Amino acid sequence: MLQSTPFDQTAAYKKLKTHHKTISQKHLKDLFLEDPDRHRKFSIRFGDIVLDYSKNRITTRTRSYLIQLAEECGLSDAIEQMFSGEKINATEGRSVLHTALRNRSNTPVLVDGKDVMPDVNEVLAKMKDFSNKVRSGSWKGYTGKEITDIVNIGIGGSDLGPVMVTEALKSYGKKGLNVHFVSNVDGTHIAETVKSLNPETTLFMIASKTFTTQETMTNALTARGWFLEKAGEEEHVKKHFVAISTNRAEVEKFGIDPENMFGFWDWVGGRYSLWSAIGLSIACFIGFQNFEQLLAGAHDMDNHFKTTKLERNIPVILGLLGVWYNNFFDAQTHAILPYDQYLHRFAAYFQQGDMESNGKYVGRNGEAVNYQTGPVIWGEPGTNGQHAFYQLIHQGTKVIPADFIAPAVSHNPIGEHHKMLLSNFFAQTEALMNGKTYEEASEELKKAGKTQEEIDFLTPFKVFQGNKPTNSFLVKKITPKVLGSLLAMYEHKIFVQGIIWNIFSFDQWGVELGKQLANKIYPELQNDWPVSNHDSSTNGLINQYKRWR
Ligand SMILES: O=P(O)(O)OC[C@H]1O[C@@H](O)[C@@H](O)[C@@H](O)[C@@H]1O
Repeated sequence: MLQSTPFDQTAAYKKLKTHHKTISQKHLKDLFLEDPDRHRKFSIRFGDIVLDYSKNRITTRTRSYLIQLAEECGLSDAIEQMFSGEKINATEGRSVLHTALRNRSNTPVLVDGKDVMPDVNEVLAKMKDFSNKVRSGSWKGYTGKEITDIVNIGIGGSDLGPVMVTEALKSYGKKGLNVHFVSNVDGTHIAETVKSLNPETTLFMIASKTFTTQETMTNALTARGWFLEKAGEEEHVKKHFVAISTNRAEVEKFGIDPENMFGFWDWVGGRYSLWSAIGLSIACFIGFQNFEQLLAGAHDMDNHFKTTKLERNIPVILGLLGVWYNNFFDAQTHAILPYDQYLHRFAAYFQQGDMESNGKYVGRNGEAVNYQTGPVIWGEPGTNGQHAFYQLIHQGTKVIPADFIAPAVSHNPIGEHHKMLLSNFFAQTEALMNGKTYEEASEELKKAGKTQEEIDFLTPFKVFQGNKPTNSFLVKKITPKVLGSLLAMYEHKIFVQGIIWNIFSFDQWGVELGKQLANKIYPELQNDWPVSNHDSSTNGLINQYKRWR
């Protein structure tokens, strides 16, 4: 479990430190001139996905030191431990088995000596049956009408995955069946969502691993009230409310028929749960067969991660590149930039995936680490990002490693759109790598007819230093299977980094303090008396709120 040698005291770390001095002096452009074979050397094909990582500030030597680092940090054993159900989520005493949820081979996976696969398959069968009924119209609302709208009520891991996947696979969605997502405790979210809905044809999915999350329970109660206002009878609730949870007792307490409960288990982390019953809204929207394809794509990536040697292992390479920039180039962030409108929630999804997993300063030995851990993840789809924040990536002062993702084939091949989109995808990584020299910039100005004075003034602003690292993922098409593989790929990348940094990636204690304090403040907001028990800032803000409301 614990690393024998901390990450920053390994032999590989020391080598990388020295090596970094050489590499940081080199321009990516020169690395390409020195070795025209970089694309072949630094790309990996995985089914319908090609990863080209040649536009990174690395040589084959960097890669071999990074692989050595992974070996010294015990990565191969750690992978084995995760897949075999060891309780690697030590602070919660749990196994980490989202891989079992998509274990299409059905080989036994043991938790405390018990094979979890029969339970996994039982829930999948229930999801299949239910989604088929909803899609075929045989599941009827209380007035005998078909379901036209599904509202998933959940937050964090019980929301972000289904939102992202139903958006990403919208073109596979059933016509006439709409999915909506309510997460924020801000009443606006539920109010705006139900505004246009008819209770007779609306199905609520209350998705919460714990079934105690304040936001979700509050929204669920409001939804129930809205429904009963029209439906009247309590008994109608069972046709319009299902629960997805690990907590049967709380589900029953809420008044949802246990028949309508879809279970999962404590060994599924919230942010890794879209593969479980939490994916029910996905299965209903895109159909169970497509949901199975999503699982199959993830399973393929799991096998790749488990069995491929580190040097050709996509999540391992991605994880190590991230460590290279994070810990040697002092990069603070990592951008995810999909050139696909359907993937517009992809970066937001991995904000939780990555930042809740690796945003930790305490090492596995309980002591503060003295190096940087998880990066800030951010991003928006291209080309929108180009017209917003790429300025900073191209000419800012920060190192921003970025992942570019694009499909070769569009679901909407209209006119020249896709060729234009892809020309931007290819152009950006090329521009980020090569930049534009002073000479090139001034030559351009000259050609544009500028005077020498203008050229001298303007040229510095037109220079692009280049040397900006990127990964390119070119996929054939965003199908359920390809998406499943991409998601599992990033999940495992996060795992790799957690192992290197020697932190526990599968707990999330950092979300608790704010919740605790909100629970303390909530009763204080019940009356108009000024408060004085907090610091002056918090008191001041609460009291101003009380004056204004
Ligand atoms: O699914 P439930 O239990 O409602 O939790 C929803 C979310 O809550 C947050 O506080 C985090 O812990 C997330 O990891 C989790 O996904």
